[in-house]
Amino acid sequence: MGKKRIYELSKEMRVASKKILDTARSKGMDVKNHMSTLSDSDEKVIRNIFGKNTNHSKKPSERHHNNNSMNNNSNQHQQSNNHSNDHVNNNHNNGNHANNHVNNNHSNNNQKSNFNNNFKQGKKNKKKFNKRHNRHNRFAGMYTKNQRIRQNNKKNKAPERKERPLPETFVYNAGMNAQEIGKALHREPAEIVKKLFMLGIMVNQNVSLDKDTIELLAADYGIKAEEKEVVNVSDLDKFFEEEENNKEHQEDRAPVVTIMGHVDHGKTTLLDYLRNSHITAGEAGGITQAIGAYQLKKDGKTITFLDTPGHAAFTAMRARGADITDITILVVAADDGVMPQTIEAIDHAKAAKTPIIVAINKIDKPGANPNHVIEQLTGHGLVPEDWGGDTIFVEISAKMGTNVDELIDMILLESDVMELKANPDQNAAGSVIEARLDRGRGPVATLLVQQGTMHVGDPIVVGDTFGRVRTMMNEKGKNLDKATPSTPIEVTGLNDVPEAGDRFIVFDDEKTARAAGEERAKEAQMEERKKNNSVTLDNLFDSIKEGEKKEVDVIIKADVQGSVEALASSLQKIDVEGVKVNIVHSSVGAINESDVALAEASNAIILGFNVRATSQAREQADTDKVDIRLHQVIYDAIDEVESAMKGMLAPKYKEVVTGEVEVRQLYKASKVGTIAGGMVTSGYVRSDSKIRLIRDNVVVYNGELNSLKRFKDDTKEVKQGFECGLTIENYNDIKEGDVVEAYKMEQIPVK
Ligand SMILES: Nc1nc2c(ncn2[C@@H]2O[C@H](COP(=O)(O)OP(=O)(O)OP(=O)(O)O)[C@@H](O)[C@H]2O)c(=O)[nH]1
Repeated sequence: MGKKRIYELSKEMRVASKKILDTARSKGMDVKNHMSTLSDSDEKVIRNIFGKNTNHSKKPSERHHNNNSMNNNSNQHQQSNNHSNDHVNNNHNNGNHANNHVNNNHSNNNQKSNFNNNFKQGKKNKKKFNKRHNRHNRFAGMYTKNQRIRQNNKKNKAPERKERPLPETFVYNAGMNAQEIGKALHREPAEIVKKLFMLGIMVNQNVSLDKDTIELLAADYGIKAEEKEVVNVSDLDKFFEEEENNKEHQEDRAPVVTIMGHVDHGKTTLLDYLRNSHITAGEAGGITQAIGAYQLKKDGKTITFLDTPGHAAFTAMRARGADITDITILVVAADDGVMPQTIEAIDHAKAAKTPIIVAINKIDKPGANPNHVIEQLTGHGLVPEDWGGDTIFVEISAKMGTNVDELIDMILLESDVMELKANPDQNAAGSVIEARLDRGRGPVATLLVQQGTMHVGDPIVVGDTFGRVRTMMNEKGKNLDKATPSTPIEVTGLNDVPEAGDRFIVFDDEKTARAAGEERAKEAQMEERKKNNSVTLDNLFDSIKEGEKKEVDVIIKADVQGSVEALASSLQKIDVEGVKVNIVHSSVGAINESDVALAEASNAIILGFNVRATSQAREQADTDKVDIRLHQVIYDAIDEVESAMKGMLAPKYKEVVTGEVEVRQLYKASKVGTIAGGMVTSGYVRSDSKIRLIRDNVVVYNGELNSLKRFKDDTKEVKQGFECGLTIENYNDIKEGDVVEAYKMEQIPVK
């Protein structure tokens, strides 16, 4: 008899493990927990104490019968009789099935009731006592007669192998096969297969099993089954959302503020003033790093400013899923008023649904007219409280610092109202503000922690890259060992350079982070290949049909304000099956990168009226698959959108000449008409080519080929330098010296 573990003894003796454990300890035995083994002598001591010392030296099979006999001695006797009866029946009555059947039934009934009695009475005992024996008894109820006999024979012959106990809970993955399950349950795969067979499931060891089957199997073993949670580690958004939606331990966090506005209205001046005027004592003198973000403190409260990213960058980040800005400061120069980029900024902020605080700047200038700015902005939905609205306006001079403190107060006020909170007690999650490759330090990324606390050494996945945070510093170049929500930090330790707007998340272990990062890189590559799911006028109807779109988002750019308004109002009148046009942004001027970025972020179509797209915008639209439509007639533009909404947009084609054939000889055939023999002098001609017949530079016929041959055989294509024979569909009047120009119709890719 090998050494017994405490919990085995506990099961056998029906005494709590803890009791045994305590007793064992009190007797000075060297035991740690219920898994600890007892020496034979210790076991004896324990058995004596708990008064059951009879069983331990017997063989399992004997114990099994003995156990039964404790419940019912005569049953045990009866049972062995039945066993021998079975043998007899099995061995000598083979030729007489009916008889056998009767006999079987008889003894079976007998035996069944005995077994059932035993089973019921001894059930508790047995279950706790030893699963192996339990199994044999359970066979009695489950197996057919013959199977049972075989089983019993086997039992008699083969000495039992020592089996490790079943786990209390079987944690499984759907799709495991018998072999894997066997391993997990410490059982032979053959046993699993057999058990499944008994449950009516015929499989070999390598067949994947579904959840239900596995659970059934576990239930049959009498153990709990728990499906292992399969986590798609590469689904960063899911992790991010989980982390972000974690509402436990919410603590106040600093607002994240972006400054936007027209060129030269003073964004940089304001940022610089803020940065320089609010350096706290002790930090002064530190070299300020250009890390794309910084924090300032006032009255114990912190604000995080993102370096003004430009509207396109702001929206590009949003397009990548990073809504990191809480509040937008709209800077408008009091001497210049609302300008195109002011409106653009308003639209970008509105699309991002961030509250806007207006900073009317340069009030120190002689030509400053803040009231005029207010009036103009009112036309764009930004109405100050004095005028009945709810937008905060602050008149400042970024250059002089006038009212900048008041602006800060307003930001803090607004953020108080917003009740910005995050949970610092979790793995960090956030977004990339900017990233670059540093010659000495490798990939360097400025991250904004949005949830949790980041630590040096944390395994991290950032966009499609991963790594371990090697160094972490703030904008003052100070090394940090942890960073809480709303803190911008510069980190190193990534294996590659992520993109601005990418999300990051800290994982518990580096292995998972690596797996997630690598998986994401792979997915990103595949995504890049099939990236073609943005809304275009051509797929608009499909999206509407599939119920994806209830609004068609449009950006309008036109040469004059009058056209912008005319187009906008006409488009807004279109209503196709309850789907309406939503103007995301409209302004005068060429289509620029910012428009494309906004279109991408809002999944909008850009309509240009009498304007062009800048070459950068065209390139970006190509990459981002943004649909730009240019028109010279307003009616065409409206018609096109309406047709697209109705799903009537006919694809556009253009002709592409593929080659020319010079006709050198003619044959007349009564059945096929005129056969032209000639030479392909350029490009190629195909049997399905469309053709123009050209005589003395004049097109005499436009149609299709009827046949194309090389020597006597039909061919699909003949290339330059080869001779061919051809006939033209419905046309026989071909002359020597004619040129057959072959062309194809190519669908114009959407621009
Ligand atoms: N008088 C006066 N000049 C200002 C003020 N704010 C900014 N300026 C000046 O306006 C000019 C443009 O300011 P910037 O801060 O560079 O403007 P910006 O909006 O950052 O411009 P871009 O970076 O080109 O988009 C500079 O010459 C500033 O000195 C102000 O409050 N008063």
